[in-house]
Order: sequence, then structure tokens, then C-alpha cells
Amino acid sequence: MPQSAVAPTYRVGVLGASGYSGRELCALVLGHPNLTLAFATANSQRGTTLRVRAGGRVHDVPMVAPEEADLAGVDLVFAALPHGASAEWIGKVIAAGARVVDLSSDLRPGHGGVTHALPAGVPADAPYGMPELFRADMANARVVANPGCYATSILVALAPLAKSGLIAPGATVNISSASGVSGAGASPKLELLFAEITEDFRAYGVGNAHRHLYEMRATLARLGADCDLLFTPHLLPVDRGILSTISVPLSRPLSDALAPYREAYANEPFVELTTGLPALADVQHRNVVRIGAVIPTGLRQDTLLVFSAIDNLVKGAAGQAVQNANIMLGLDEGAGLQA
Ligand SMILES: NC(=O)C1=CN([C@@H]2O[C@H](COP(=O)(O)OP(=O)(O)OC[C@H]3O[C@@H](n4cnc5c(N)ncnc54)[C@H](OP(=O)(O)O)[C@@H]3O)[C@@H](O)[C@H]2O)C=CC1
Ligand SMILES: CC(=O)N[C@@H](CCC(=O)OP(=O)(O)O)C(=O)O
Repeated sequence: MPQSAVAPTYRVGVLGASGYSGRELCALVLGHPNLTLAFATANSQRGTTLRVRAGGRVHDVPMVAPEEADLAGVDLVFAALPHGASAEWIGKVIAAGARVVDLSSDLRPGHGGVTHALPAGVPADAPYGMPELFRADMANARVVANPGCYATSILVALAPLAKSGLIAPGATVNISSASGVSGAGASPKLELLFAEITEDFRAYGVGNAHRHLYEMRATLARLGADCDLLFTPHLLPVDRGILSTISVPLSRPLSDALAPYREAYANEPFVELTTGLPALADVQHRNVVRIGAVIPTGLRQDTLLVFSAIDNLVKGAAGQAVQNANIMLGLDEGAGLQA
């Protein structure tokens, strides 16, 4: 007789639910067939209610202080806390016996260039949660470090070239990225007010000053590339989305710009290739990296121009975190991410 297929269910909590990534996580968890939301925390907004649209309805989620969260009563916690505040809570979650997907840079390769003291039991070398590159590292992990948003858009675009030795040794890969304002988080900042940013477009963190360079350099070296990165982020006055334009000096000519991507990502449900150019509208609210590439003419150096678009709050944060949690819990990797 066929056994009745009962879907496994896991209890999860969200630390930092009042933030932009935390809200997105709550929506994904509430719409997930195998996860239930056991708690959601806030700091200054503790005691208030979060309105979340998921599964065709609106949910009112009470937000408690992190100290009141039942860490022992869950299987896994998503930590969507600011850098620096996260490590302490990861330590508490691990001590309580649950697993963690951490969205901060505290445990990523290079730690964003800042070394925080890690509480006992928190590994300094947590697997880097980019499933398309390092899926096998995650299944048994107690803690996974979710990548940064810019790093996701850039590394998924560069990895196939790095792995196949296509990036010219010693070359400088030039990256220009533009991010929607939700990338800066929900805490109020004067320079992010509507009147300050609307109808404007500007670079920031110029001169290779952005913390994502640490995780990008470490990951590319791990994949075998020997190159420099010149990374310039820009603030784009839209809500969400990142578009990265990446100029890659090649070690040998390519006749088909997308060939390395077709080969590397043929079986990756969350990487889309386009023979056109990816746009933010293609990826907003979706857990995908969408990649296009062209071979520019009129240059002495063989070069590939790659375009990569993601939603910073989904594939760049909460969606990738759920993808990682699915792997850690032995669920279908795409569970809860198709809608
Ligand atoms: N925004 C994005 O696109 C991405 C963000 N990330 C990372 O995810 C994490 C969350 O980012 P984001 O959602 O943008 O941040 P937000 O600033 O929007 O939210 C931060 C959350 O943490 C809570 N919080 C703040 N300080 C503390 C503290 N000391 N102790 C406990 N809780 C605290 C806030 O509560 P309250 O509001 O109630 O004070 C809020 O819920 C960060 O590490 C960020 O780098 C990663 C990828 C993309
Ligand atoms: C527009 C904007 O300000 N974006 C953020 C990146 C947010 C992110 O994903 O990075 P972390 O997870 O490392 O914070 C920034 O440049 O700092």
C-alpha cells in the first residue's frame, strides 16, 4: 500500500523581522509549504505587529524582543540583524540547539573586513551560502553565512569564468553595480530620504571601499581566479533590485558570450540566461539571478561584458536564505520559492 505523503514541517524564527530582509523572510516563511513561523523579533519596534502579505492573504505577525524569542523551540533561525549585532545572537541560537542562516557579514569569508569577537560555538568559517557554487557544503552545517546582495549578483556572474580559467591572470575585472534603496536597510538615514534620492543617481563607496570586496575576492580565489576587482556601487532611486555590469578581460577569445553560462548553469533553477539584456523588472520579487553577456568590439584585449540582475531582498537576501534553509533541512531546494 502506498504510504501517505506527509510533508515535513519545521518551526523557524526570524530575528530582525521589522527590517527589510526580515519582512521578506516572514513573507516567504508564511507562504512555505514546510515551514511555520514560530517567532519574529524586532528591536526598537518590539511589541508592535508586522503586516505581511503571503499565500493570498494578509497576516498580522506579533514582533517580540529577541530576549523573549523561544530559541529552543525552533529547528532553524534566520538572523536578519545588523553586522556586529548578529554574532551574539547566533551564539545564543546555537547554544539553544537550533541551526542558523545568518544574513549579516559577520561570518562571511573575510567578515566584511571587520573581525567581531565570536561567541563560543560560532564557527569563523561557516559555509558560504551560495547554493549554485557551494551547495555540498551546507547540508550538515549548523550555521550558514548568507552572501551579500552585490556579491550574489557579481559572483554568480563571474564563477563560470573563474572556474574555467577564462579570466585573464593578473587582470582587473571592472564592476559597476546599481542598487535600489532597500539595500541600505530600513533604519532612518537623512541621505536616503525620498527628497534626497529621487531623480538622482550617484556612486558611493568608491575606490574599492565596499565590504563585499572581501567575500568576492575570497570566493574568486577559491574558484581559481587570479585577478583584481574594481567595484563601484551606485544608489538607484528604486525600491529593490541590483544590476551589475561587469567587464572581464579574457585569457582566450570566446565565440559565444553565453557558452560558459549554459554549461555551468544548465541545471540551476534559480539562474536565468537571456540572449538580451537583463533588467530589474525581470527579477523583482523573484529568487533568480538573470544573466546576459556580449562580446564587445573594437578592443585590443579579448573581453566579455556581463550583465547580472537580482532582487537584493530575494536572491540577494531572504530568498537565498530560504534556499539555503531548504538545503540544510533536506527539503526541496525550491520549496516556497516558486510563487
Ligand atoms: N537590505 C538588503 O538588501 C540586504 C541586507 N542584508 C543583511 O541583512 C541584515 C539585515 O538587513 P536589513 O534588513 O537591510 O536591515 P534593517 O536595518 O532593515 O533591519 C534590521 C533589523 O534588526 C533589528 N535590530 C537592529 N539592531 C538590533 C540589535 N542590536 N539587536 C537586535 N535586533 C536589532 C531591527 O529592529 P528594529 O527595526 O525594530 O529596531 C530590524 O528588525 C544585515 O546584516 C544586512 O547587511 C543582506 C543582503 C541584502
Ligand atoms: C544600497 C546599499 O546601501 N546597499 C548596501 C548593501 C546591502 C547588502 O546586502 O550588504 P550586506 O548584507 O553586506 O549589508 C551597502 O552598500 O552597504
